[in-house]
Amino acid sequence: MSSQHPSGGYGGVAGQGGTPGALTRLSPHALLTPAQMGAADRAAPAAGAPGAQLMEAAGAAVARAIREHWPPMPVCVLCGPGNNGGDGFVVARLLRDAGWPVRVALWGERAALRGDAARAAGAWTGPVEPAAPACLDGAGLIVDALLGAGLGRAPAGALESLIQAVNAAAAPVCAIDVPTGLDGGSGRCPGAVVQADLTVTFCRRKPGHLLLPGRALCGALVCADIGMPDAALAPLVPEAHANHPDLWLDVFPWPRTDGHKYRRGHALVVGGERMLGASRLACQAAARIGAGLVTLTAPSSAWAIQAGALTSVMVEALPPDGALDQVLADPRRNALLIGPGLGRAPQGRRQVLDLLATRRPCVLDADALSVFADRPEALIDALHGQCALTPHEGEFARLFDPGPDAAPRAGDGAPSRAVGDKLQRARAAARRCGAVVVLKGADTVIAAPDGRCVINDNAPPTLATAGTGDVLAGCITGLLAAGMPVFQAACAAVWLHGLAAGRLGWGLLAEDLPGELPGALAALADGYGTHDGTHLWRT
Ligand SMILES: NC(=O)C1=CN([C@@H]2O[C@H](COP(=O)(O)OP(=O)(O)OC[C@H]3O[C@@H](n4cnc5c(N)ncnc54)[C@H](O)[C@@H]3O)[C@@H](O)[C@H]2O)[C@@H](O)CC1
Ligand SMILES: [K+]
Repeated sequence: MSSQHPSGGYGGVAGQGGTPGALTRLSPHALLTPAQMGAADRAAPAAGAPGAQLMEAAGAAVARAIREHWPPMPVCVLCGPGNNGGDGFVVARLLRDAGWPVRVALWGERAALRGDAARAAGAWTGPVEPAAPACLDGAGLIVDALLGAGLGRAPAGALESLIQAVNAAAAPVCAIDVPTGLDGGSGRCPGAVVQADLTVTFCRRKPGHLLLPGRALCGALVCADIGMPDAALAPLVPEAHANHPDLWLDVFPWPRTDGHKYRRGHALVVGGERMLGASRLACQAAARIGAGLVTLTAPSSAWAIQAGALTSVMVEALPPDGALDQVLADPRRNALLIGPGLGRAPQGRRQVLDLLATRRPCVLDADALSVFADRPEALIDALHGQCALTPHEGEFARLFDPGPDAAPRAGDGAPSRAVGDKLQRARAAARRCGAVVVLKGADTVIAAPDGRCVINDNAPPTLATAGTGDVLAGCITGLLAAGMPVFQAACAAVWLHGLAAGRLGWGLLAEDLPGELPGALAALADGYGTHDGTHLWRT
């Protein structure tokens, strides 16, 4: 942590700046890839949980979730050739035992079923039809047990037609593990894919349950404990974590009873000449979330407007050349933000580099990124480990996907184009630039240069409105000012931003969000995660 942070203010905080304890392998927020879950499956018998036992538990969890979601009705269970199909046979048996009318259809040859799936099919004593669209006639509910974690290629031929028939049917769909056709690792689908209303997965979620379009294809998501032994999970290094207070609450900068405003930090926001509201939104968010003081700089042409519109935020005019040396002279201004409302004026690039040269914690957003679109390496070379970049996909592409015509740079050592799914792209970008990358969207990914990756899933779609990104940038800056390490500050800000938006509901405007942060903070203090909130106000 930078020496310019208010220090020692958050007694009892462990692991500041390092990997927090909650990012452990057995955390319920860990996300495992399909390959890792397969490895756990293979290790489970030696650790005391035979495959048949896990499959029975998986089927029971799905049957329970179905009974909780829907009243008894005719069910068609579509089973595939692997263990996902095996889970389907268990579900069919348990629902029938509970009195539901159940029809089972198998995609593939019964004789080709192997191992636990063959055993589960053997325990189903009813008829098994060949899977075809006609099987869905009269179904009140469809259970998709066609393919799970084993998706190897895009569904084609009769399987593709079956998926299309499932999606065309009026009946709701419960998918086992993942909707068939979804790649659980990436959240992408190479071809036809089932649209589910409920997805029941096991043990740990996969990145594809949180990343789009996967998250939308799953419908409601349940992750069931099926008794996977810890010993089978312990060797796995999670691909990523789902954002949750457990990941960062231990370094959250709650105000101290003996604190004062300078101890809570001083955020400096560099504003531009136009889009004046953007920098004001960022300032208000920084102040609401925990900075003790916030100062906004404004070109002299905008000073009177900004000063007239802000009350607790201080506004300082910049000289005509936009030089920042005066406003940066006070080292107590310990967290910096540039980008919201910056515009594309030529001095913006200089201002960004001047902020970075201080080596203080710094957030770069919007135009602070776009002004480097023609020469991303000028920015990337200047970044340091106390920085967070908050690009949306367009800004990210301008910096990290310069396009097929971009010449490879000698001695770069890294690919010039970010490739792969959102997780891989954010992680590669963070590694390449040595800063935290917050790749925004409905499935925001927060990546650190050391490989830590978090996917956020609490952001409601109502956040897709002008100015909410400015608020987010301000939230991160405010938490940095108050002393939070940059990766955790980014995760916490994204989560609180989503929570505040969720609390506001329909019709939110960006300017509503700062005012909702106190409520979101109170909810956090009140026991989100594993804390009961009572011990958070420390002396
Ligand atoms: N991970 C766990 O903890 C547990 C997993 N179980 C289940 O086991 C499943 C994984 O089982 P499997 O590895 O057998 O995987 P699947 O059940 O997804 O089946 C894979 C089979 O489908 C074929 N296949 C893949 N893509 C295809 C395509 N596009 N077109 C045609 N065929 C295709 C493969 O060649 C393979 O034969 C999980 O999804 C889950 O439902 C449970 O039974 C028990 C516990
Ligand atoms: K499935």
